[in-house]
Formats: sequence, structure tokens, C-alpha cells
Amino acid sequence: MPSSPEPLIRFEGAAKTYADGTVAVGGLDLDVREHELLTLVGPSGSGKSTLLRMVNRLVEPTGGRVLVAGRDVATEDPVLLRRGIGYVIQDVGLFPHRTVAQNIATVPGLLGWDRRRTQERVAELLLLVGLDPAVHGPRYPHELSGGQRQRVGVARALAANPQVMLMDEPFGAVDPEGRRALQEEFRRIHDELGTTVLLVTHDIDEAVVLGDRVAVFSQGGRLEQVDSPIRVLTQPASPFVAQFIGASSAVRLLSLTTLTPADLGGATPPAGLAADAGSRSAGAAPARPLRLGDSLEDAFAALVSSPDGTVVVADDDGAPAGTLTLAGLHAALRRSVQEEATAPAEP
Ligand SMILES: Nc1ncnc2c1ncn2[C@@H]1O[C@H](COP(=O)(O)OP(=O)(O)OP(=O)(O)O)[C@@H](O)[C@H]1O
Repeated sequence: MPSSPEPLIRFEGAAKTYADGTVAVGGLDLDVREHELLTLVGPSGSGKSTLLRMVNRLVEPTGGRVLVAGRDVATEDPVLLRRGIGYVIQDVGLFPHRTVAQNIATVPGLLGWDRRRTQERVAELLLLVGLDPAVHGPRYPHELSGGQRQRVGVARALAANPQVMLMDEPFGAVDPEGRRALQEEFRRIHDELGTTVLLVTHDIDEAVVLGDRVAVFSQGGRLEQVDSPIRVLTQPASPFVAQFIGASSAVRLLSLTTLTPADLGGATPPAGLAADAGSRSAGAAPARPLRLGDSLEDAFAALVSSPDGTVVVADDDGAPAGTLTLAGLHAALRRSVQEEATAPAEP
């Protein structure tokens, strides 16, 4: 979904020094666009959770301010503010003595929705997160798997259709395979709903698979880079970022993953472009055309030098097979990370 240029969340010199003198976030400027899923990634203690919690006023900044939809959150009633912002944490925090359906209905109940509207919303959300309303709705949290509980946490946070979702290591407690499935589904849900999401993770692979953009933090809540996932992986802005992504499987996959027809859009390029099939950019020195089967690393290099951000990709015979964009490249990377996660282990 295209992002509007207007930021929905704005950190303006936002800072937090805790009472013991720990600088968790040291004066941050960052805009979060409406509808985007921005992942916040960095090592333990780099201030990610602190930053997230400034948005719903679980943490009060000691400097600067945080704006949501143009309003300084410090001027909002914290209880009302939190009702309008979904919040998902690692261990979910479902109410143990309430059924799944009652858990999801919490905020609609507080907002005074009638019974029928609430029941319909609960059923709709359970289906959205891949659970069966008749089977799972009446169960209690302890009667679910960890992954199912996490899905309920997401459904509960989405219940009142919040404009903003804050997610702090939402899939951290789930086993690796369940985690990939949840990531994939959450990405689908985000594409469908277009909720603006800030998601904290310490896993760079999760950050690049899920994020429309990725913000990388170092100690002291220092923003090292905020950029598209592919750019963070291929053009780290500082030695810190380079080292942080160094061991990422996503980097390896960029060189190992090859372009397929499924990654391309516009299967029939405009006639004018056909003659130019595979050229990396108008006016660029002639280079070997980009072809199906080339690596995502080569594809990225081609995209970077393309003036309009698209490249025509040729098939084995040199005929145009379609066009590639950065979004297509990101989708290809996501696919390969997912495949890697579900592939049987090497003997
Ligand atoms: N209530 C507090 N009082 C004092 N220091 C705190 C408090 N909460 C967090 N900190 C410190 O602030 C720094 C940032 O913590 P924060 O939890 O925001 O980091 P994080 O990047 O989310 O880490 P993690 O990935 O481990 O959750 C850390 O050094 C932490 O010890």
C-alpha cells in the first residue's frame, strides 16, 4: 500500500534519560508515515522499547516530544490515548480468566459497542488471524498454543481498528517455524488493513522481512539508519549497521536468490521499452541486461542505477519478460527468507 508523505507519528528530538542516569534515547528525530510498517531493530538495550512506549505514554520523554496525527501525546489523556493505539507485547498479556472472545472484546467493551457489533468484530478478527471463531473463541488462553495466543494478542490489539499499532517483540516467544508463519500472516494482515505499525525486534531478518522501512539503533537510542530493507542490507550507513547486519541470512540470500517471473510486474513492457529490454538504465553505458535467474544483488545494483526505479528484465532469449521495482525485489527477498525458514535442514 502506498504511504502518504504526511507522517502519522513524529518524534521531535525525543529523549529519555532514566532516573539512574541511563540515556535510553538521546534526542531522536524520526517520522513514521501513515500506513507504513516501520521496524525498529538493534541490540538489547538500544532503547527500542523505550521509544515505542513513548508513543502511548507508558514512558514520558525527558526531552522533545512525540506527535500522533499532529497532536503532542503529552496533551492527551493517557487512558483514551491507549484505547486508540493497539499494543502487542512478547508474552501477550491475555487475561487468563477470560475467554479468547472476551479478551478480544475488551476495548470494544470499553468503547461501549453493542453486543452484536462486538460479536461480529470478534468473529471477523479471529478469522483474520487464522483462528476459528467457533472453536477458539470460547477457549481460555491456557488452552491455546503459544503461536495461537500471539494471534489472539494481535486480534485484540486490532479490535477497535486503531490507527496505530505498537508491537514489542510480538513473535519473540514463538518457535522459529511458527514465527515465520506468524510474520507472513501479519504482513498479509498489514497489507490488507494498512494500519500504521511500529514493530520492535532484535532480529534483523525479521526486521527486513516485515518492514516497509527499517530503523537501526545502537546504544543510547542512536538512530544509525532508516531506510528500505534492501538498502539497509546493501548500503549500510555506518560501520555499526554493517556489523549488525553482518551475520544476517538475508544478506546471504540476496546473493543466492535468483529472479523469477513471479517477481516481475508488467509482463508486457511498453513497446518503447521492449527494444531496450534488460538495459539497466536509459543512457547508461551498455551493460549485460538483467535477466531472469540473475541474483537479487545484481538486481539491486540495476535498480539503483535506474532513473525511474524500474528495470526491464529479459528472459533467456533476451526478450522482455517484465519489469522489476524495489517492491518486487523486496517481495522476492521475503519469499526467499520464508523458503529458507521452512526448508528441511541440511544433512
Ligand atoms: N525503568 C528503567 N529504569 C532505568 N533504566 C531503564 C529502565 N528501562 C529501561 N532502562 C534502560 O534503558 C536502556 C534502554 O532500554 P530498552 O528496554 O528501551 O532497550 P531495548 O532496545 O528495547 O532492549 P531489549 O531488546 O533488551 O528489550 C537500557 O540500558 C535499559 O537498561
